[in-house]
Order: sequence, then C-alpha cells, then structure tokens
Amino acid sequence: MTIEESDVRLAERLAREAGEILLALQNQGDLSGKELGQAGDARANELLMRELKIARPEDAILCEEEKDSDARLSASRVWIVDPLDGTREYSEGRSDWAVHVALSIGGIATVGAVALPALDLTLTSAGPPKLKALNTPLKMLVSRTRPAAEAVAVAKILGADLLPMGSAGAKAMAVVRGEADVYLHTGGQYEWDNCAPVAVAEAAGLYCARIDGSPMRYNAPDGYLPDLVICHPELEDAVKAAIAAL
Ligand SMILES: Nc1ncnc2c1ncn2[C@@H]1O[C@H](COP(=O)(O)O)[C@@H](OP(=O)(O)O)[C@H]1O
Ligand SMILES: [Mg+2]
Repeated sequence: MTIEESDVRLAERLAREAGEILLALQNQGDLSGKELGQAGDARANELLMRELKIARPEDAILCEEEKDSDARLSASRVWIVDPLDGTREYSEGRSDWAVHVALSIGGIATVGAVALPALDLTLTSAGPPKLKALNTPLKMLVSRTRPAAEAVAVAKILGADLLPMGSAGAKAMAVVRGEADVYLHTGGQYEWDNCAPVAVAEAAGLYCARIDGSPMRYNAPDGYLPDLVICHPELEDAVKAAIAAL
C-alpha cells in the first residue's frame, strides 16, 4: 500500500467514526439547537484530533475547532479537517451536514474523505462514484442560508434550477453523486470547508477551481478560501463563460 492509499483509508475511517459519534449524539435526543451543534463540534473534534495525532504524529493539522499554528506553514503534509460542516443543519436535525478529513500535500488537496452520516455514505478520493449524466433542467446548489448573488446570477444564465442545501461537503458530494450539476459559492469559506470536498470532487473528474479560474490551493497562512466552483466537466466552459459575463 502506498502512503497515499493508507492516508485515504485513515481519512475514511476517521470521517466515518466522527460521523457515528455525531449521529449518536443527535439520536440521544437530550440536546437540541445551538447546544447540540456545539457538543457535536466538540465531540467530533476530540475524536479526530486524538486519532490523527496517534496515527500521523509527524503531520501538521489545520482544523476549524483548533487553535491555528504557524508550524503548518513549513510542513508539506497538512491534515485539513472540519469535524462538522453544516453545524446549523446538524443542530436542526436535517441530513445536510458532513465530516471533512483531507490531506493537503504541498498545498494540493491530495486525499479526502467526506462523510454524510445521515445518508450513511462516506465518499473518498480513492473510490468516488462514476459521473452521471447532466440533469434536465440543470440543477445548481447554493447555500441554504447565504446563497451567493453570483451563484444566483450564474444559474439564471445557465437556465439552472436552484437547489438550496447546507454544508459545503454535502453540496459538493451532491454534484459528485449527480443530484446536481454545479455548486458555486462566493463571499467566504475556510480551507476546512472545501479541502476534503475538492479532493473527492477532483478525483471524481469534476471541474474544481476558484471563480477566477485559478486552482484550489491549500495551507495558506490565513486559511481563508472564500470562493469556489465545482461542476460536471461538460459544464466547465459554460460555467466559465457565465462567470465571465457577470
Ligand atoms: N460567508 C461566509 N463566511 C465564512 N464561512 C462561511 C461563509 N459562507 C459559508 N461558510 C461556511 O461554509 C460552510 C458551508 O456553508 P453553507 O451551508 O452556508 O453553504 C459552513 O461551515 P460550518 O458549518 O462548518 O461552519 C459555513 O460556516
Ligand atoms: Mg465548515
């Protein structure tokens, strides 16, 4: 097994296990709303940090729930982790939330696992599903709570129906799974929101880039990665043209 294969297996196991903890906490029923979201963030984070430090003590980590450190800036291998993406949706008992475990190597989203525990699914960069045909009419995913104006405008140009959903991971995996054709976001996101989703989406053959067309790059000093587009490869040119027309 190459190092990257064992990294994918680790990412998949950790994302799945964190997802099981999150589902159990949700099903326990004694917490709700913000309290449930906070407890979920903390419990999933605890498991992921503990296991990563045991399994990969030499690697650096960038995680939504941990204090950031400059140490990662001189590291090539950096685990980029969001223990609970779509905290709001999780706390509302919805199914559109995810656990993200990614490994950036030299700034590239090389390995990724996105668990969708409420759907009993974990997708990875090692074995993503085969691409499906485009939807008719096209479907475009946008944030449920903060849909980007640019996304709404691009949907209009493409003649796509909007599909609001929580969680960057859930949206990216909806494109991977063929439930939708495009996910476009602007206005703010961090590396942990999109690193694992992009690793899986790229492995599945989807087009992934910043909205200016530059590649997704990770382990930047501020960890801020505010915009992205993920789409079916057959839509790459149409999406680029629509963005350029804005
Ligand atoms: N404008 C913004 N600024 C910062 N983070 C944002 C953002 N828009 C979305 N995000 C983050 O991206 C993730 C997906 O958002 P959305 O569901 O709206 O698409 C959420 O992660 P968390 O749930 O981990 O906080 C959310 O916090
Ligand atoms: Mg997130």
